[in-house]
Formats: sequence, structure tokens, C-alpha cells
Amino acid sequence: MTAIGIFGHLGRMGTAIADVIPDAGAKFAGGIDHGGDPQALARDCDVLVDFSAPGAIEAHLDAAEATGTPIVIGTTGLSSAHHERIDAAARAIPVLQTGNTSLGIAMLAALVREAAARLDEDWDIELTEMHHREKVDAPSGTALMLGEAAAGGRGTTLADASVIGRAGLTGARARGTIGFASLRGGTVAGDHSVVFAGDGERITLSHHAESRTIFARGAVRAALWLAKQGPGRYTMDQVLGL
Ligand SMILES: NC(=O)C1=CN([C@@H]2O[C@H](COP(=O)(O)OP(=O)(O)OC[C@H]3O[C@@H](n4cnc5c(N)ncnc54)[C@H](OP(=O)(O)O)[C@@H]3O)[C@@H](O)[C@H]2O)C=CC1
Ligand SMILES: O=C(O)C1=N[C@H](C(=O)O)C[C@H](O)C1
Repeated sequence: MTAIGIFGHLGRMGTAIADVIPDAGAKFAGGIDHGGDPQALARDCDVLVDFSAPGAIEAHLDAAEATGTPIVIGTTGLSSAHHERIDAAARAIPVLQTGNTSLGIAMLAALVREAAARLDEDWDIELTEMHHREKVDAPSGTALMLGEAAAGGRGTTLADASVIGRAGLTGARARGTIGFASLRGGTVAGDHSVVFAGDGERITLSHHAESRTIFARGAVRAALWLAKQGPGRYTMDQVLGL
């Protein structure tokens, strides 16, 4: 039985994941939060999942690498330095990093890429996301993933095309940009919409997470899949066979 260890195990996602591990025929190997020993946890499990905080990623990757343990990283708010560290770790161990572990978001990203590729730049692309009042990063990791999908469909990158938030005398919208707006409040598990705004008509592609269970099930599915892979950096599309 595959033993899964959780970084951030007392958090909202950590507890949701621990709840669904038995349903997947796997074993909860334990978890740590602030002050725990990442290497001790990594030694005690077959695969790790990380839903903690960006500041903890480096230590968690060090532990995974030192013990040769595959790791799923769901934590968001990552910088380009974090992504470079993940790339380096993936040369030695299996690593899957994603801003969203749900099946629905993987499908939405594919649809967004397709729509962005087929609709020309007369169709402006804007993303909105809403999350619970406790969320600490913005835009959400999922919004950035959907933005990357849109940018990929348009043959550009988010680094070149993104406009994150607007306020004051912004001037008119620049053609070809991809805009982001973030809302925070209440207990919303995660809502994302991608709007394609044309002349006189709009297409909106949306996903609504009704609870964290979808993320938790996806994280466990990803962990069980990753435990059987060799070193490399993987995506949810590969887990889900999309
Ligand atoms: N990829 C996906 O599908 C999803 C990703 N997420 C992401 O997962 C992350 C966690 O979300 P959520 O569970 O809501 O957050 P919580 O704040 O509820 O939980 C985070 C947990 O991580 C722990 N933690 C924080 N810093 C450290 C550290 N330096 N070392 C070890 N543990 C630490 C916290 O412990 P303590 O209280 O001791 O600080 C806490 O138990 C976020 O980045 C969120 O965006 C969320 C949902 C889905
Ligand atoms: O913090 C959350 O709650 C969530 N975070 C992820 C993100 O930043 O996209 C995934 C999900 O939307 C919930």
C-alpha cells in the first residue's frame, strides 16, 4: 500500500487530503507543519504532497531530493526562483507541480488554449477568480495556469502578455494582453472564469469548485501516479491522460 506524507497536513488542504487517502486504497504516512522535520517525514513515506506555503518549498524539495522521494507540489504563489529549484529537483526525482489538481480545471485549460488559438486578437482575454477570505496569494495559481494556456494558444507567454489588476487612469486596454482580476471573500473554494470579449459578443468558460474534495482527490491520484514514475517534471494532464 502506497504511503503518502503531507507537508502542511493540518491546513485546509492537508486535512482534506488525509480524509480521502483511505478511499484511494493508500495509507496516510503522517505529516508536518511549521517546525516539523521534513527529512524524517520524507524517509517515512513513498510519496510526498506539499500544500503548505512558498517559503517552505525549498526545504521540502531538499528533503525529497535527499531521500529520493517523489513529490507533488500544490502550493501556489511560487516565484520564478521556486520554479528553477523545482526544475533542478526534477533532474533527480519525480516532481509534479500544479496550481490545481482537479480534473475540471485540466479540461478547462485545454478548452481555453483551443479557444485562444482559434479566436483572433479582436477577442480580448480576461480572467477572474474568487476565493475564500483566508487565501494569501493573488492571482491564484489556477488563474495563472489558465492564463498560460491562453497565452500558449495565442503564441505568446504570460510574462509578455499579462496585466495583473487595474486601477486609476490606466489608458485603454492594450491589444493582445491578458488581464487578471482577483476577488476574496467568504468561504469560496475556488471559482475561475476566462472571458473572451469580442465586438458585440462574449464567450465565458468557467469552473466552480464546490468543495476542496476535488482538489484532495486529484492530489492523491497524482501522488499514486507519481510514485510509479522516474525522475522528471510532470503535469496533471499526464496523470489524467488528457
Ligand atoms: N493545487 C491545488 O489544487 C490547490 C492548491 N492550494 C494551495 O495549497 C496551499 C495551502 O492551502 P491551504 O491548505 O488552504 O492553506 P492553510 O493555510 O490552511 O494550510 C497551510 C499549512 O501549511 C503549513 N505551513 C505553512 N508554512 C509552513 C512551513 N514553512 N513549513 C511547514 N508547514 C508550513 C501551515 O502550518 P502552520 O499553521 O503551522 O503555519 C498550514 O498547516 C496554498 O498555497 C493554496 O493556494 C489549495 C487548494 C488546491
Ligand atoms: O488557496 C486556495 O484555496 C486555492 N488555491 C489554488 C490556486 O491558487 O489556484 C487552487 C484552488 O483554486 C484553491
